[in-house]
Order: sequence, then structure tokens, then C-alpha cells
Amino acid sequence: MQIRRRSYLLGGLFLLATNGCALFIPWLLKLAVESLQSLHTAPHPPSFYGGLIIGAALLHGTVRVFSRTTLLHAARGIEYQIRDELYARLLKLDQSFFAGERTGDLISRFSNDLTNVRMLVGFGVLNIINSFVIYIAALALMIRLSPALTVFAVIPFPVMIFIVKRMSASMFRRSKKSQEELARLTAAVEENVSAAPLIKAYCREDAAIASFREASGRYMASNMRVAQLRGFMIPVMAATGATGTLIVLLVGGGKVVAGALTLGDFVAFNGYLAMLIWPTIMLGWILNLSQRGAASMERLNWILQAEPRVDEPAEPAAIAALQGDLELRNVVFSYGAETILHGISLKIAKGARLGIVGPIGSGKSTLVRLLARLYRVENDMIFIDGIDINRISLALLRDAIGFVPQEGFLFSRTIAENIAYGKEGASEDEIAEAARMAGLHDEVCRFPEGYATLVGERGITLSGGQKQRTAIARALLKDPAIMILDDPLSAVDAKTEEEILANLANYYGNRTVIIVSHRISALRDCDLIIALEDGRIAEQGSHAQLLELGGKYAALYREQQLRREIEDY
Ligand SMILES: Nc1ncnc2c1ncn2[C@@H]1O[C@H](COP(=O)(O)OP(=O)(O)OP(=O)(O)O)[C@@H](O)[C@H]1O
Repeated sequence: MQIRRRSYLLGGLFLLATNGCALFIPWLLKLAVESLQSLHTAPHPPSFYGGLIIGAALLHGTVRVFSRTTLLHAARGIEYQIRDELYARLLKLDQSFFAGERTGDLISRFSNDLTNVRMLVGFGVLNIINSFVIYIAALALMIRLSPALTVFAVIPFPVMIFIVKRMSASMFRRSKKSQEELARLTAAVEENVSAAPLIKAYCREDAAIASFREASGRYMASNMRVAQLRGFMIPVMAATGATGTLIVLLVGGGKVVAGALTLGDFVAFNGYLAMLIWPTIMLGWILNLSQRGAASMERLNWILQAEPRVDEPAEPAAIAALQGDLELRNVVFSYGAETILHGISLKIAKGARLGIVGPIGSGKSTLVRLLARLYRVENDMIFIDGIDINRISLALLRDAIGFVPQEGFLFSRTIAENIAYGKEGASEDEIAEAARMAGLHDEVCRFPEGYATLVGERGITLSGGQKQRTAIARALLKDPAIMILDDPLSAVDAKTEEEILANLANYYGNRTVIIVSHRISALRDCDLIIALEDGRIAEQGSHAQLLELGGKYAALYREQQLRREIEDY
């Protein structure tokens, strides 16, 4: 990450100038008091120093604005940069990463954690420099005015350092816990908003409110623990700082009365001591900011350093495009400890159609996800055009595949924009043609605003079947060499599914097509059908061959036929 060194350097210089002006003022006060004490012998009248004090104060205010804006802008710049890098990294990560994460937690890293880091690199840095400069300079000037009085003034400092040290570890733990609770709360909000219809349908509002209240209570309690500690720290710091002032007033006042210290020096000394009070109070705040910032940076680094399990090939095969010749050689796969696919081998020639059928959880979706390399595939298992899939650049591979998942995602945009997502700059005709092939066109035309109808949160809610067909149209528009349809019409009835698939058959041409479906009627025309069972190919062949085999496929077909006849009747 590029740190904005120039801005920080400039901001630092402005801060030095700001502090220079501030430190000059007590010294001018000293000279003003001395001039008041000896009106006739002093080189300048008190009004002269009064004018200088006003000038220094004005300059101080002006430079202060520059110092703050420069440093705070730099912090905004860093925040912007980290946000960009986070987003880019998220887009690089694959399904295995997202499967293990809660969306709300990721969102909270983008909002809350990023704000904490910005506060640290902005206000935090600003106050650290400020405190450092003030401490060094004010102490040096105090020593110059009266070394003995300075010793009395700094008596409370070891106490303060002790308090800070004792509390910092505890503050870090409490801050981190509070951030984690906020992430959980964000995740709960996100989940409950998405699941609102489900919660209502099952009359679980009370339970949802109770569990949310519990999460919210935990967040509040963790924040209270942070606030308690901070609330304790700030007054303790302020009190110890004020003790210094009290000691100085007692000892210094005595010195002035005894004639061991001039009134001007005493006034200036108090001015410098007063300048130490604010940075001392800020010490606790800076500490808290650093702890929060460090904890947040740790959470952000966790994303920034996450490596995709599906990575780009070190030496991609030098090919311009894929044709769609597929071969699986003994494909084995597991998400975790349990093996999901056990040695799947098959060949699908370019332009052929493969149908996949099988009971729930038999591994159908897993198999097609691997073909699009959505999960990590071992070497020498999947080949496209004779090239190991791991040697094909991800952009080329994904470009060649039109993947329609079981639950297609729709953006909160118009139907046209959702379909056109498959092809940048698609014309209206192309969009309508894709929708027509997906059996969606007529329904879209019936919407008052046609293709300009907004869907999702800001617009109408499409039915499950309409959503699925929008996703199909999007994939069709992409014009891929390999089309993968993972049970894309489960939300429409068998007859409509057949009609749409028959329509799509005109489009397939010499594309390689893989269709997963629970309904055998949807796969009848495939060149090859595999019946999966527990991650293994139980039966394979054409529809006719499988019927002839008289196995599970044939039994399932008869059952589905019978059910349909009953439904039709
Ligand atoms: N992301 C995942 N992480 C862990 N396990 C998973 C994941 N996705 C699927 N599984 C498990 O892998 C097995 C196969 O799932 P898969 O979705 O491939 O089956 P399927 O045949 O497509 O089922 P369905 O007909 O319900 O779509 C199941 O036991 C499932 O629980």
C-alpha cells in the first residue's frame, strides 16, 4: 500500500509550525508581564506584546487548519486505497472463502473497521505528533525557566505512565471484543432483513426480536466495558495532570514571593504546564484509538492477505479461445473432510449434450461447479480441449462458460440490465432475443415498463421461475462455448421446462451443454446422461440405453411419467 508520505511530511511540518506558534504565546506573556512590571525600562510597551500575541494566535489558527486538513485528507486517501484493495481482494477470492464467512461480518469490516483505521492514521497520527512535539518543547522551555519547578511539575508523570501501561492491554481486549460484537450484530441485521418474509411466514418475529436484542445487548455491554475503562482513564489522567498544576502553583507561588522566580517566568511556566494537560488527557484517547485501529487493521489484513484457493496458472496455456471438448479423469473432490465426488470419469465432445440426474446431495452441483473451477480442482483431473483446467487462465475459462446456477442472482437494476450483464454493450434486440429463447420475453412485455422494469429491492419481485429465466437469458447472451445449466428451471412446471429446453436446443448449435435436472423429461434429448449416486456414476448412457438397462434411471423415469399423467389428468 502506498503511504502518502508527502502529505504526512507536509502535515507534520504544518503541525510543527502550529505548535511553534502555540509555544510562542506563553513566552510573549512572560515578556508582556515583565514589560508591565518595568514600564519605563522595558524595550517594548505591553501593547506591543499584546499585538504579537494576537498575531501569533491568528497564525496558529490558520496553520492549524492546514495541518489538520493535510493530515486528515491523507487519512481519507489511505481509507480509500484500503477500501479499493479490500474490494479487489474480495473479488479475487473464491467460493470456499465466502462459504465460510457471514456477509454482515464482511460488511462490518468495510464500514466499522475501515473507519477505525482512518481515525488512527488521521486523528491518531495528528495527536501523536502533537503530543510528542508539545511534550518535548514545553518541557524544554519549562526546564529553561525553572529546572527545580519542572521536577515538581513532572512528579505525577510516572503515575500516569503506570496507569496507561496497566490499562492498555485491557483496552485492546475490550475494543477487539466490541468490534467482533458489532460484526455479529451487522451479520444478524443482514440475515434478518433477507429472511424477513420467512420470519413472518413462520411467525418467528418474537424469536427474531429476542435473538437480535441479545446480540444488541452483547454489543452494548462490550461497548460499556470499553466506555467504563475509558471513562475511568480520562478523569484519572486529567486529575494527575491537575495535581501537577496544583503543585506548581504552591511551590512556584512560594518562589515568586521569595523572589527566586520572576512573575513573568511563573506566568510562562504555567502557560506551558497548561499546554501539557490536553495531550495528557488525549493520551488515553490516543491509546484507545491505537488499540481499536490495530485490532481493525488485523481484521482487514485477514481479508487483504487471504489467498484464493482457485488461483491463476503460473504458466497459462497459450490459447486464444476454448472449443468445449471436455474430459474428466477420475475426479475426486471434498469440501472438507468428507469426500463428495469419488472418481468421476467421462468424455464430452465439443457440441455434445450431457445430462446429469441424481438424488438430492448426490454431487450434481459440485461436479458442474468444478467444471467452471469455482472450487479448487487437483491437477490432471479436468481437461478442456485436452488442456488441464488448471493451466487455463481464469478469464479465458470463465469467458468460455455460461454458468446458470440453481439460484441465479439478480441485481437491483432493470431486467434489461440484468440480462445484459452477460455481454457488455448488448443491444436491445440481442437482449430481447436472449429473453425470447429463455421463454421470458412475453412475460416481460406484459410488465408496464417492459425491459425497463426494475427488479429487486427497488422494483418488482420476480417469481422464482422468472428469476431463473432471466439468469438463463444472461448466460445465453454471453454466447459461451460451454453452457452449464444447474437445474435452472426447477421453479417452473415440467411442461414449461420442456418447452423452454426445446427452444434452447435451437440455440445450442455446436456448443457443449451440460444440464442438471431432477426431471428426466428435461434430459431426454441429451447425448449422454449420467445418474449420480453418492458422488459416483451409478448409470450412464443415452436415454434409450438407460431405459433399456432397467435400473434406477428407468424406475425414476417411470415414476415421474406416472406422476405427470396423474397431474395432467
Ligand atoms: N459449499 C459447500 N461446503 C460444504 N459442503 C457442501 C457445499 N456445497 C455442497 N456441499 C455438500 O456436498 C454434497 C453434494 O452437494 P451438491 O450440492 O453437489 O448436491 P446436488 O446433487 O447438487 O444436490 P441438489 O439436488 O439438492 O442440488 C452435499 O452433501 C452437500 O451438503
